[in-house]
Amino acid sequence: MEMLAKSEVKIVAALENYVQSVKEEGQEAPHEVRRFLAEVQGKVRVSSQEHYAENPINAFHLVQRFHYMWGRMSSLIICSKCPETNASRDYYSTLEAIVNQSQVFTSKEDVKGVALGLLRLWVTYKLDIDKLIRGHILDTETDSLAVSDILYIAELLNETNQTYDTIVWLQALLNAFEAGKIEQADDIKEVNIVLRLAEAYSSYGMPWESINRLVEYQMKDPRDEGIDRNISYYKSKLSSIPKEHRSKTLQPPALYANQRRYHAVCRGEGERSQRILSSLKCFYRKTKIPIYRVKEEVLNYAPRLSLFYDVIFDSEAKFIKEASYSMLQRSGVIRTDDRNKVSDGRISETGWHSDSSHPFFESLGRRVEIITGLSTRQYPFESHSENFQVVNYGIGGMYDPHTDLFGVSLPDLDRKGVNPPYLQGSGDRVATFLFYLEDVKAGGATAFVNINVTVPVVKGAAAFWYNIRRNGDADENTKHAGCPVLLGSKWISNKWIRQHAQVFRRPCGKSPDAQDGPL
Ligand SMILES: O=C(O)CCC(=O)C(=O)O
Ligand SMILES: [Fe+2]
Repeated sequence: MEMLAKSEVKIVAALENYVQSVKEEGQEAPHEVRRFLAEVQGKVRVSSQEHYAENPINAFHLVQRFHYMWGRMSSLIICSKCPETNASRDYYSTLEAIVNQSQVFTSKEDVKGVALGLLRLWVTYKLDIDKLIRGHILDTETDSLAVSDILYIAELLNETNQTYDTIVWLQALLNAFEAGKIEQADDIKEVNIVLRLAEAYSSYGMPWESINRLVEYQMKDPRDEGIDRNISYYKSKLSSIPKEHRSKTLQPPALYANQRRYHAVCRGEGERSQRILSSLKCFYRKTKIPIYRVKEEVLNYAPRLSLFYDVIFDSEAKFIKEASYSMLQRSGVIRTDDRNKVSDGRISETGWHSDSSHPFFESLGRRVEIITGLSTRQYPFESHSENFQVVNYGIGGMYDPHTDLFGVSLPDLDRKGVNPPYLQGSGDRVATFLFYLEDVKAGGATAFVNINVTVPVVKGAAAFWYNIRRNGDADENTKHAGCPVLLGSKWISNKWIRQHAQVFRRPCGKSPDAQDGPL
């Protein structure tokens, strides 16, 4: 069943309230608004604020639909200036206020954002383009992309000079179009696609392929006279290319090695030596409480990286999500020159909870202490850990490779006001404890890119690692990423543990390479 996006839910609810209040005053809202509400009636409303689109195509369509809806709303507002309307000015100014208050403006940038998300998923997970455009993603099926969606994506690629990818998308569209495997649109004919493809081949430096495509099309539809003109145009382009330079073939763009590796680790294809793999273990780890042991799977030894299973109940994960919905905001990344900046390298929403905000968070902080043997106590100054961070990633949401350390002197950070008072003097983020609150259907792993380790998203489990080596150096091998979510919605919560208070709990090692063993 079709669903309404969270922002749609907000605006529809606001409009319904308004129509109701107008009715109570014995008046009627304008026809356009009533028709609009009738259209969305009967669609499922999601009650939560969660990113809930099921898959990238669904996400794309939702954002587009909302963008369209916003367009209609704004035209209603503009109509307050239309003399022929019989609704009162008052009505429209209220409508304008509703729209402004609900902050539901969905811009062209948002549409572009979901298209880029779809492309990110295509590249990272090497999705089969023919299946993708027809709505087959892994073993799931959804609507196919509309012809206009694919042309939009191809244009986006073209604008950013990604000509190889433009050709791949247009060719896939043409194939699906010819095979009748995609719903055809009245206003887009096969010839439009062929002409765009010819243009893309020519900018790639292969005008002979432009000619081939046009000739193929001409054989099917010899009546189209414009095609001849286009063929002559590309022939003249071809004549300017010396014969010895006509052997070019389509080559996927070479990715930087680190990007290739990031993608491979996200797909779970990071390679590790047998020596390392055979040293890994699962066991019950002793904790500070003699009768409580925790299931630990060591995923890597240097740096020590573990996954602890069954460390948070489903009901607790639900509690965290519910406590966070209303505070979720687009995540930032800390920059020393600026406080907290939204970045294209981190696409998710975040909320924060101090341990003292609720007895549950207090007890969860204690749980992290019991399992890790480190202190997470929070004080007005020099706290041992940060507030719990809760993050929700929607489809395509991700966090590019980074280390959790600040990488600058902390007094600098304090001076710039990035470190809140309760953390000043606390030291850097010696360790990260990261709970997975939900399973993800596909994608979304935490990828340790330098050591080729893929930490799967396992509901109820938590990943744990030290960001600083036992000799005090930053450990670059803890560089990690939140891989793009392919299907589902990813929820995590993490506790960053600060360095200074752990001086006796995790003392310096005897050698710079001293490893972290079991407690
Ligand atoms: O989403 C993930 O798996 C990793 C999150 C992360 O690295 C962070 O929040 O610092
Ligand atoms: Fe991180």
